[in-house]
Amino acid sequence: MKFTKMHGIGNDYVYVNCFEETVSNPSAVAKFVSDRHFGIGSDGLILIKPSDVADCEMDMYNLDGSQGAMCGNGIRCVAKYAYDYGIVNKTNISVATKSGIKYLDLTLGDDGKVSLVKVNMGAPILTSRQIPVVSTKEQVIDEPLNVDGTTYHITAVSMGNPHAIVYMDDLKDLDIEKIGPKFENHIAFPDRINTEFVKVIDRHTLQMRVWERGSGETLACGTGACAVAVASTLNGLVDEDQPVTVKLLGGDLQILWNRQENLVYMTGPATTVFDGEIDVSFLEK
Ligand SMILES: N[C@H](CCC[C@H](N)C(=O)O)C(=O)O
Repeated sequence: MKFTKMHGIGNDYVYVNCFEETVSNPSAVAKFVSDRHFGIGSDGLILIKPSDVADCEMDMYNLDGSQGAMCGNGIRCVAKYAYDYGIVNKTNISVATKSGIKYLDLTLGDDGKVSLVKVNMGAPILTSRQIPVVSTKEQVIDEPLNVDGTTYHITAVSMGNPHAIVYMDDLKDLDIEKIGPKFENHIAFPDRINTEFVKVIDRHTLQMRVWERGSGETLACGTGACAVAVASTLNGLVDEDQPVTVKLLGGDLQILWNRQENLVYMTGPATTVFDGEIDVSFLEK
């Protein structure tokens, strides 16, 4: 199987061009290629597929083989791959996902390849079916959640995939390896949850770490950064209708929630690391 290793500010995936390749058991392939010792090493697997409704389709799998509904860092890399490898020859493209069709604007670097991508991530979903939390423009009803004996106040926001946002005074001492799985597998989240731990730097800047459903701590989470910007607006912690810089371990993302449109825009880089080939025939169904 031919693949391309790419990342969005350190949130790295193995990408397969399914216009040319067939992957019969993506969940098993995701688990194998993601292993940083026995495989390639990544946060998961992303298949770039033909689509009848968009320029291509993104089919995303976490490191544990679970299928994700949307991936913000991943879709920027899908767009870069599609342009750089000739699947599209335009800089405004559409990508079908399990959370609907997304529209992207590509910026080219001096080498004529995609360097930066702006994604219309769609509208945030504020009524979580996992948690009876309804966030309205006037008020965010934080859900007190008992996790491992401690009560946390979370804000639930979905960007097509579920996120729980927790605000903290400092992230340095966060034992994310301990608390992350407790959130991920909490009884309140029947589909599990992505959890973002956020420190407010100022009214335009947030710092976050993330424990991703199905992948553990990643260096960045695009949908998570969007969910954090939305939650922080609703909680009155950042200025409304202003760009927010979300600082993640792997780099920064620019997020804008246009309240009139009720659309969230994410802008960030996409990077190709290397092309390769790996035998996965032993995993075929
Ligand atoms: N773990 C996520 C999918 C990947 C999201 C993240 N890598 C991003 O960039 O949005 C989930 O299961 O919902």
